[in-house]
Amino acid sequence: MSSYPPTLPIIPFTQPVRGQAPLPGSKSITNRALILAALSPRTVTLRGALFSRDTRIMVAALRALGFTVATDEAALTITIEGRGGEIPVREARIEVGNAGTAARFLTAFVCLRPDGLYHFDGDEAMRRRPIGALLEALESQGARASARAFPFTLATAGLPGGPVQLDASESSQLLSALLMVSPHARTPLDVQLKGETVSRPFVTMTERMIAQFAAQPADYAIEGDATAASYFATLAVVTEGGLDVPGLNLAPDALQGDIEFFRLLTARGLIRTAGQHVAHAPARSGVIAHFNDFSDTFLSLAAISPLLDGPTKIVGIAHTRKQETDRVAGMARELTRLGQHVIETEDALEIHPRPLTPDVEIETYHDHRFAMSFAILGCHDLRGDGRPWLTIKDPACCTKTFPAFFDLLASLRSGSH
Ligand SMILES: O=C(O)C1=C[C@@H](OP(=O)(O)O)[C@@H](O)[C@H](O)C1
Ligand SMILES: C=C(OP(=O)(O)O)C(=O)O
Repeated sequence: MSSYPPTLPIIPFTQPVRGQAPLPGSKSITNRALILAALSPRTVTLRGALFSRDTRIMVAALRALGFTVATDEAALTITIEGRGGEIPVREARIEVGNAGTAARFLTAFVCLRPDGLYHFDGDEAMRRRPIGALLEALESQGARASARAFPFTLATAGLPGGPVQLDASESSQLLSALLMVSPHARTPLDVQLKGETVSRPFVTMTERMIAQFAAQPADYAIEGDATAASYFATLAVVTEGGLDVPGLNLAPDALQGDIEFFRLLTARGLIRTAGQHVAHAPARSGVIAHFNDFSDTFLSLAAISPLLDGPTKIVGIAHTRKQETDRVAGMARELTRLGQHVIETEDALEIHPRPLTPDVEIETYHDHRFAMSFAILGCHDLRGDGRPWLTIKDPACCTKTFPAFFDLLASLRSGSH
């Protein structure tokens, strides 16, 4: 969609979905690869990269820091001249928007410069997201931050390395940020964790990508985005169809922990997969599951829970209250407006299906995942006549990670009818 309307009524599918939904590149892998390529001693070309608001923010920040970055959106490539741990520009303004990866990874990254001065800011929502624990860890290494939240100015002093304490109980990205710069500190960092780290598979992704980049590749291929893929799994369930999802990597060695969503829905009998084909399966019972390891996908399930038989219970999601928005509260509010009975606790949501209330405008709270997950619910033909019954406010927020989402949904709909 080249220009997005302020609100978008979702036209239901009157036929089961079929066709192809090619995935955009993974946001998490693209933004890690950009940092790791910048740290590499050579030039690296990323292939199958994501072009979205979050990755453009990362590219713009690296350019502001003096890196040469060439993008080719048609070819989905980004070429970056690595500087082996050097940060070329001494003073820069870094705008992180609402990209958690850019915010955390860049904050640690600039600290490699022994004499830098970097002015960070982000969207209104970013000013409430956790960064203080990372700044504390970096200060223990000699950096000085003007505040414990965005906006702040960071005076950097290089990283001596050695023991550093970190609390990653609000976001694993704080830990990933330190791990990626660690090999470039004067001695490696020895991160001592305080509290329980959330979203652990993202830390494993970081460790595996650091190992991959240690081999100094000239080319690096980015997997399709597994979180984005979750919307096509739920679309198959909602429309009782099946589709090909090129770019989906369900192999056990996939880098993205969010493929666990596919294992969960398969185990509960809601979908079946064969290679990159995803189809609905006959079961319709509600799902009870712990989502801490793959919490970006909890919204995909919660949004379609009104169509399942029996309650859905999603546990382990307290940390998502500090993401793009308070996702637990926002989900509870929108599902309640749709007529559902929702029990919200600090760490969990329990949704008891009730008849859906039509003609609701879904509030998306500047959160791409609200827009995309509720759009899939709207694909359900509630009245049986193909007329829209659910409207998404601010559909443009999907550009954070998946600019083509609504176009792809429209082409799947026309291709299925
Ligand atoms: O490291 C990453 O790429 C991410 C880690 C997770 O965040 P938290 O660690 O903040 O939960 C996840 O929700 C986010 O979309 C991407
Ligand atoms: C939590 C998310 O993003 P971020 O990278 O900004 O943390 C997300 O994409 O769901």
